[in-house]
Amino acid sequence: MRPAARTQAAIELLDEIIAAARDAGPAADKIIARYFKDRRYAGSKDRRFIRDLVYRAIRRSGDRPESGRQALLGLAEEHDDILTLFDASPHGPATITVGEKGAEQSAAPGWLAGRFDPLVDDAELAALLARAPLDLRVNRLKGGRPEALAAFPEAVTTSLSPLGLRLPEGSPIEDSEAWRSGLVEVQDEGSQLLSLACGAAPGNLVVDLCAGAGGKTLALAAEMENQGRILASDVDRSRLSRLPVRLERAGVKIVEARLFDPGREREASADLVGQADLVLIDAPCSGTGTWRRNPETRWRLTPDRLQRLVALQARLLDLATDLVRPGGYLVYAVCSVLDEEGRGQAEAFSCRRSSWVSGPVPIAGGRGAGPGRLLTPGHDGTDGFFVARWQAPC
Ligand SMILES: C[S@@+](CC[C@H](N)C(=O)[O-])C[C@H]1O[C@@H](n2cnc3c(N)ncnc32)[C@H](O)[C@@H]1O
Repeated sequence: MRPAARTQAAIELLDEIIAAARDAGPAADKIIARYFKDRRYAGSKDRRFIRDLVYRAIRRSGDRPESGRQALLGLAEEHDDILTLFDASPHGPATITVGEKGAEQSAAPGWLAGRFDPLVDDAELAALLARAPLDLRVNRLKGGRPEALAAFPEAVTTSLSPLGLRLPEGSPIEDSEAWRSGLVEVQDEGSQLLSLACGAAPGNLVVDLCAGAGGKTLALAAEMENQGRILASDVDRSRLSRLPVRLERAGVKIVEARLFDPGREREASADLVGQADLVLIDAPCSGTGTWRRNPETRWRLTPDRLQRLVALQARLLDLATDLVRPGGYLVYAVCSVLDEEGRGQAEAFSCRRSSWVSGPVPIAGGRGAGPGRLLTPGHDGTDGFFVARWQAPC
């Protein structure tokens, strides 16, 4: 493909990604994969070039642009080599008309101004939009870091998680014997730290309330040395259905999956009231801490959606207090760097439940943020996470 045709392809893809963000459609990586599946004529260099252009344009615009052309034009205004490709050549984009303007450059949507945790400054916002590395967690049930390092000689060990390896973005992990045998799982170093901060021990009864496809569940089971019981619940059938195959690969035998009806979680967990040594709420959230992996999610979030998420998080916190045994622990986490989902949510909980003692979060990294800790890409090299831990009154 000629460079101008690649630019037009990037514009078309951006149009689809913008529409999907507005209408709750598929994620950008899925749209890109489908686009190339339907266009076999695009070679690997074309794909790399187009993909890179698309993601540069996405990262550059905090607010959702009106069109793919506007998004790319914004990038072109800063890069003459892209500007010259708006040349109206066959399959290329039309020339720029007088007064036509590119999208504004910004890190975050304008409406989020003032809503970040106070620790998130401009440097952190920039770090949230840098490219993320690929992190692996070594599964203690299958081996140690030395065996995993032997399988991935190009990897380096992570500095905060004792179980982590770091590889360049896009390394093909799922082709490796180490992944197929369950020795390693793909998991950001921040998620690894969060699982370790739960302090789960062999023999515990643990409720992983928002288990999804089980990323933290697997890490908790390894910490528990496959002894005890984990109840992994979620309201999303398709996410939860991905759990059994992951459990099998990781050699985990102590997990029971339970699908909740949204709004009827209390009935579905009645047998666990006052029983759990630990309840982990890896709560649904804005995902602002993972922008470096999914930068287009900035275009999906709305004030309404955020408000609903904050209310759901508070409801899940209150539900979880019923399940924890006297003296047991409640851990609340979000992959968000917004005050109202992290520090603010935890402070509100501490006020509502003053007999619950907020304790230090045993985590090798992050900075104190109210009753919890905040991990951020600039300070810690991880995705952004807030985590807090309370002990139930005896
Ligand atoms: C951040 S994700 C969890 C990720 C997962 N723990 C992991 O490590 O891969 C949040 C999850 O909360 C689930 N969720 C949303 N509402 C819920 C509810 N009312 N009860 C339980 N889970 C819920 C979502 O379906 C989603 O899977």
